[in-house]
Amino acid sequence: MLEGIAPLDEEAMEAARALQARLTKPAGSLGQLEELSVRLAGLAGVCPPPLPEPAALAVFAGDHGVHAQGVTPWPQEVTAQMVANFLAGGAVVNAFARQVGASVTVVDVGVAAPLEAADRLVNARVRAGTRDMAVGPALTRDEVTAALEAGTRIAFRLIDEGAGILLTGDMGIANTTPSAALIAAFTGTPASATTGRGTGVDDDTYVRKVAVVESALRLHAPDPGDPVGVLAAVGGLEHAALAGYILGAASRRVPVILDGVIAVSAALAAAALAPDAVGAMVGGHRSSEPGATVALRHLGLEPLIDLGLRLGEGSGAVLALPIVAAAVRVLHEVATFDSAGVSEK
Ligand SMILES: Cc1cc2ncn([C@H]3O[C@H](COP(=O)(O)O)[C@@H](O)[C@H]3O)c2cc1C
Ligand SMILES: O=C(O)c1cccnc1
Repeated sequence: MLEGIAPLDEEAMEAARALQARLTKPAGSLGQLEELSVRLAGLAGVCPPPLPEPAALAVFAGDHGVHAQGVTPWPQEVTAQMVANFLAGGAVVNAFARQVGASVTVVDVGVAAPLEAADRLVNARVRAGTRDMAVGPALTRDEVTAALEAGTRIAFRLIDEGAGILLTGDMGIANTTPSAALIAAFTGTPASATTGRGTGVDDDTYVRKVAVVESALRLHAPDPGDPVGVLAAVGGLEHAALAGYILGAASRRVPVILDGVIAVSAALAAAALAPDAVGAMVGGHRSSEPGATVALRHLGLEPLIDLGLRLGEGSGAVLALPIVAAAVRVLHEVATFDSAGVSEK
């Protein structure tokens, strides 16, 4: 599964840096986009790298036993109801995806309620939701492996169908709680700094949520050197599948735009399994969930946009897509000082 996950190609990056320096603009004037274009050249092993199109987004859906601890005001059945909404094209991520021409595939990796079969719904259910991490491990190691493999399989399928870039999406009521636990476990940050208000919990629920994350970390003492063990103790099925999806993209050397706190917590697991996978990751946006910033910093990723979003579904990743495409298009289309006859300073 990890075949092909290797460092960025230095020669292609050097070529991209040299090309950036010859384009008709002051050096460095495209800020973060220049470094991004260099990284994408390194990932593709060629300068310029291919335009990142078409774009394919997968929404991984799963439920959470820790819902029983009262960490979110929303009933669990909203996960399945939102899956139906994604399939009908009525969710925010569908509107955003239409805006940029990205496809949306929905993957049931662990929804608790029954779902009706539908086009663009992939049934990869490992189990009907996780166990309650406040009481015991959320998953077995075998269940984590099955979800990782499901995520990788989806990435390979989308790439085989022609996708030039993948985007992460998630749906799972209560999933900001395991996200906070994963970020704390992988970065060694206290739960109070990685836990946020998710869908917008009130003060009492927030205090309880932090306590639930803290006590789960005490109970399991997850070892960040054992990423499968961390996912089993305090993760979710969509987190494991997202980690596998990211690794799948990295192994095919296709960029993957990360969405919010759920995606970046899964990205920490992917990076712990294969550190070079970070080369394929693009930080789409800075979620207002505090754990997202902790995770992005740990991964060394600077997010492209910061709009105060805290939705998930892949919404922030989709909004970042045109910026990623523009960064690459510059290398394809902008004239050089020589070719355009523009004087240098
Ligand atoms: C209607 C609705 C649509 C959503 N779309 C994404 N989420 C987001 O919110 C949930 C996580 O927040 P918490 O941990 O506080 O439950 C996830 O399902 C996430 O994808 C939604 C949540 C709701 C309610
Ligand atoms: O950062 C996210 O993606 C997020 C934040 C709150 C709720 N759901 C998702």
